[in-house]
Amino acid sequence: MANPYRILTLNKISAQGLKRFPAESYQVASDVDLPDAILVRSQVMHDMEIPASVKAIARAGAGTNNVPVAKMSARGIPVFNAAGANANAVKELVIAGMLLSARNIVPALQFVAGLAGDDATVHKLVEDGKKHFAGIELRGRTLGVIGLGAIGRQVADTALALGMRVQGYDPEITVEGAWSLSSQVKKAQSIEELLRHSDFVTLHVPLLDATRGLIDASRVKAMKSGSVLLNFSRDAIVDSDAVLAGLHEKHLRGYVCDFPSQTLQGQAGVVTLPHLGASTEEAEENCAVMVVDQVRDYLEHGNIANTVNFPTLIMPRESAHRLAVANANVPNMLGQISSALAGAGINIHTMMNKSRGEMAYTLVDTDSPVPPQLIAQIEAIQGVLMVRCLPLSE
Ligand SMILES: NC(=O)c1ccc[n+]([C@@H]2O[C@H](COP(=O)([O-])OP(=O)(O)OC[C@H]3O[C@@H](n4cnc5c(N)ncnc54)[C@H](O)[C@@H]3O)[C@@H](O)[C@H]2O)c1
Ligand SMILES: O=C(O)CC[C@@H](O)C(=O)O
Repeated sequence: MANPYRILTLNKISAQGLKRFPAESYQVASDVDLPDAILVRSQVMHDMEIPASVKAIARAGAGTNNVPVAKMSARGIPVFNAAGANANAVKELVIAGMLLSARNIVPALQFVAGLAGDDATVHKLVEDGKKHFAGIELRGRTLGVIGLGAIGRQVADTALALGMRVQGYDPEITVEGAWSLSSQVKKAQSIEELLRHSDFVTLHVPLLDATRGLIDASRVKAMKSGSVLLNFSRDAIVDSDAVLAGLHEKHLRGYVCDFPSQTLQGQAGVVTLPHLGASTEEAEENCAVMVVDQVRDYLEHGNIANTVNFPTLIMPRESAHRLAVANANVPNMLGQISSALAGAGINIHTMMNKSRGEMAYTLVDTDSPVPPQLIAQIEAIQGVLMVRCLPLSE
């Protein structure tokens, strides 16, 4: 291909995913100039100069708080993610986190690592010392799940299978999410109600303005005495100082999280893991495969699935000539686009338009090629953010 698509990778992306970019039509590297798309995991992109050539950004994971989503929306650039592709990996680590805290496994391992002497001495030290690490069981305890998306629902299901009671809170649960949620999950009316009744509380919400500091000092106080908080979402969702105060006052039993910090380092009752939630072979591969397929379908055909800022829009190809237009969701945009096409004598074969919040997206298949001057004319319509011409390659 004369002009291969150029893909910039900002983190290590699973080779199983990257190999789905055909070598003859894609150039993929961590140092390509003028990329058409950027694939990223956790690298923070907020201060990065994102070249004008970029048409898509894809997060090979769930959270997109490291991507300047609002700025990309203003440029008509979709931000894809790998919805649900790492949920099982996170769920398994959350269950491990509950067990680590319930059974005092981390201090118990530290105790064993410090044992010295012959076997008889060690045996005596073990039998004398083990009372300090006696724990609790999960069965019969109540787990509160805040955020019932891909991860929260899986955690809820597994906790039920372990014999726990489960209550959940998610005022924005999707219809699909509600359908797939076990009827045994009790609906909490508020976060405070959930905190009051839960022995374990696990957070599975995205980091947004509305969720920053979601667990603050007053909510730590609202938690049941002796309970454990688990945070595998993002560090800024929890006020670490408030949690430490709760631990020092013995109001909380433990805090298990995936985000180490100076504040949490070495504190009793705290277990921190090095952002390991999605770090399994399976999850890394699932995420990479999902976003590579999504980016290819978008670059080649303009189809959009799983973004955080665009509507989902998939239109089967019915013509070799396709136009993709991202525009502000305001009146008369479709009218102006179709008038421009009609004015140039171009017949519309099929057309689909969808909106999501302030963003609208249109795919138009035409019966003849759209000349460059007409694309420039559509680009000049006020409110149009991005226009792409997507001829079907031979
Ligand atoms: N530790 C890790 O490695 C790791 C891995 C994957 C995801 N994550 C984090 O977990 C988050 C959730 O992932 P997911 O795949 O379940 O996402 P998801 O989009 O499927 O689910 C998020 C859920 O949170 C709900 N929500 C939003 N605001 C809320 C609020 N104020 N109160 C209650 N619920 C609210 C949404 O309605 C949605 O159902 C990600 O955004 C990411 O930050 C971390
Ligand atoms: O890429 C990772 O390892 C972390 C991904 C995780 O934080 C996510 O939001 O999916």
